[in-house]
Amino acid sequence: MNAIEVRRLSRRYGSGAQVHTALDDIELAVPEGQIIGLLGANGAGKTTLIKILSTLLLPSSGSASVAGLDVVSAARGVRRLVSVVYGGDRGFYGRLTGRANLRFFAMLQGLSRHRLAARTDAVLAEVGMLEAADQRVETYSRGMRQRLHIAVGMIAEPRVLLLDEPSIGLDPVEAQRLRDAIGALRGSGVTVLITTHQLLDIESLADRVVMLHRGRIVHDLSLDQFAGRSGHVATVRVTGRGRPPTPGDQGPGAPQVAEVTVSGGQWTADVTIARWGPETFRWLSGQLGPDTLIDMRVRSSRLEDVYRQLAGDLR
Ligand SMILES: Nc1ncnc2c1ncn2[C@@H]1O[C@H](COP(=O)(O)OP(=O)(O)OP(=O)(O)O)[C@@H](O)[C@H]1O
Repeated sequence: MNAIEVRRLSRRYGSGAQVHTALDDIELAVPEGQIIGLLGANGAGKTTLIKILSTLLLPSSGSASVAGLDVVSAARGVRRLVSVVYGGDRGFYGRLTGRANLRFFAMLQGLSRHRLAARTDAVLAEVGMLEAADQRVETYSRGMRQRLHIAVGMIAEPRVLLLDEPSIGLDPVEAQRLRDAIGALRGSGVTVLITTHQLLDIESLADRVVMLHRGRIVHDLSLDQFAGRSGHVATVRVTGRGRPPTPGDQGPGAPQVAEVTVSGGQWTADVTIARWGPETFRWLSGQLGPDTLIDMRVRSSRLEDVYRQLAGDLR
């Protein structure tokens, strides 16, 4: 049985001439234990899907189920299986400790004292918050609060964890700690659906990438397939003086000048490399003008390139 199953699901807002289709006939099956990254521009329908899966919003048509339970006819059962964590800080009592907040929200979820006692330290440790658990939440950084939110989401051992932009507003160090905390859940078998605009979240966490565009699923790929979509293995950023290369210029072995910017008497060209070979190096140093080169830096193809490319194709 799939952890999440969505069949011909649509959701419309408004009525009459004002109707807006936020989700349009989507199909999705997520096996147990998978971490799925949901990508898409603002307004693509990601939050709407999360709200339907967590029973906060009714579908307009079609169906969705969690571990075989329908989100409409078995909403109470679904609520016991699903936890949602939103990004951005809200909802904790600053003067209480992290542990006390966790206990409070766990009891609201109906956890027994016995189960709470058994779970608290384990879940705090899982998100890297055990040491800070007895400090007041008002002393926490945003990232620590966010990890405490994950602990609240996990304490009742949900089958499905829905994360809506969990790393929003976090600095890179905090965002990495949060990713570590989410990555640590992999062993628990929980199925995770994560919406994010941070491709690093996807790169380090997701098994599979689903891309929404105007309420429709336009790509559904494994992480490897997604990464492979760029069609190149690296980008070389070349800086030089003199005559800049022309976008579209191509060399043997298919290095290609993708973007060129000129400023202050210097130019910078991003050259995509489909595959490395001796001819690539010769072309890079020869064609671009060896006397005028100032700098050359290689970076591996990253998911942002792929996302920009796929999103660009949709415009
Ligand atoms: N309550 C509502 N009433 C009317 N329209 C809504 C409502 N909620 C969402 N929408 C519209 O539905 C579309 C999808 O919104 P949704 O919040 O699901 O997108 P999203 O992909 O989560 O975007 P973001 O990345 O900005 O969070 C948007 O065009 C939005 O304006």
